[in-house]
Amino acid sequence: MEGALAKKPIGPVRRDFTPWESGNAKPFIEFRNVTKRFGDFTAVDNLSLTIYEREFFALLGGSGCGKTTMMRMLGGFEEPSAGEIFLDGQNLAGVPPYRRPANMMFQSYALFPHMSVERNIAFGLQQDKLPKGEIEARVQQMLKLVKLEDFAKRKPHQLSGGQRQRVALARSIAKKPKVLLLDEPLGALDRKLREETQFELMDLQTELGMTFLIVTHDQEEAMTVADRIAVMDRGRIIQVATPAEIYETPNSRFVADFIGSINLIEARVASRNGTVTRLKAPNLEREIAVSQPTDANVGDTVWFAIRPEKIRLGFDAPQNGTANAAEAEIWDIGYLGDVSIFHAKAAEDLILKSTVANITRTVERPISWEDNVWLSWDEDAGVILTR
Ligand SMILES: Nc1ncnc2c1ncn2[C@@H]1O[C@H](COP(=O)(O)OP(=O)(O)OP(=O)(O)O)[C@@H](O)[C@H]1O
Repeated sequence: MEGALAKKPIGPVRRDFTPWESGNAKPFIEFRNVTKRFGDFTAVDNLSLTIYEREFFALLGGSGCGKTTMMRMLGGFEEPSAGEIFLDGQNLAGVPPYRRPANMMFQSYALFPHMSVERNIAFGLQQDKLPKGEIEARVQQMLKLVKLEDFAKRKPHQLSGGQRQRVALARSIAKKPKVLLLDEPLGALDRKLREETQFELMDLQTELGMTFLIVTHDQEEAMTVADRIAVMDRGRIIQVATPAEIYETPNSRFVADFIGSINLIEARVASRNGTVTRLKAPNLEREIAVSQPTDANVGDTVWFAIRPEKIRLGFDAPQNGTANAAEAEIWDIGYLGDVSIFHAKAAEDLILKSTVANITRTVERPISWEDNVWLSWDEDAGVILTR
């Protein structure tokens, strides 16, 4: 096992990691038409999903969308009402949690308060009756992995929240399960520690070569740690894709709106010619040109979605050649330090958000309230959504 823990160059390894694109990669975890009902309430609705070995996969969605239920079914704490779940080729139906090659780290950590850090980590290994020497070696290895060697003798109440979280993590990977299930694992940490720990989790996952499934309602967290994200809504998966695909090419208004900030403009298809689709928004003077073919027909209602950082803002009319531009009046400004968010009124009932990076400390003539400005964006800056 020592070999598997050797430090690998993380970046390049992950960049090449795209088994979902390969037609012949073997699925590792598979949900096949899984439904879960509680009484007459459907928490998970006929859902199918494939996760690959060594993948860091995130289930992302608002409260009550069914993500924890998905994870609990995989862990064996709930049985599906219909459908099947496979793990490493094995149908999990009827297999109790302790016999599944998956371990769950719970939101509350559930550490034993009266036991020291090292005994907490050793607990599951003792239950499995591993030889004493092996348990000791494994505990030392885990303490080192989560950087808690100096805290081995402490009790949980003598630790910070972040340290407790690392003990729980060490305990859940000590048995070297094939899959680690993480239910909002960083929920109790403050923002800064949370961000640091996200990177630690990623390093750990690469080092261990395990498959991680994380449940979170925090989109930034999912974007940071995951190879792929499933965005869920009311028991269904709306989109499964890499963080960049989810962000740049959301498949619906729901996903576009759920991840990050977005401008959504309702429009009709005015013309299409294979490579460029032109849209007419009722309250915008100029048509919007989008370098994206669409299934929608001329006259259909669609939505043009564009991220605020892709809309340029300036006093001068854009140079010839910029297809998309609109005059607007500054309505509101939010100064966040690193960026400023401008709300610009481009038409009656149409306020567009534009995020501008504050790359210098002082600006000769800052854009201010009620200023008349030009908004502009490239043809490939936004996407057309049909649902
Ligand atoms: N044991 C249960 N009995 C009845 N309803 C349940 C049970 N467990 C979950 N539910 C319901 O199923 C739905 C999905 O629950 P789930 O815990 O999967 O949501 P979630 O997406 O993880 O939300 P959160 O982020 O709030 O934890 C919720 O409406 C919840 O009330």
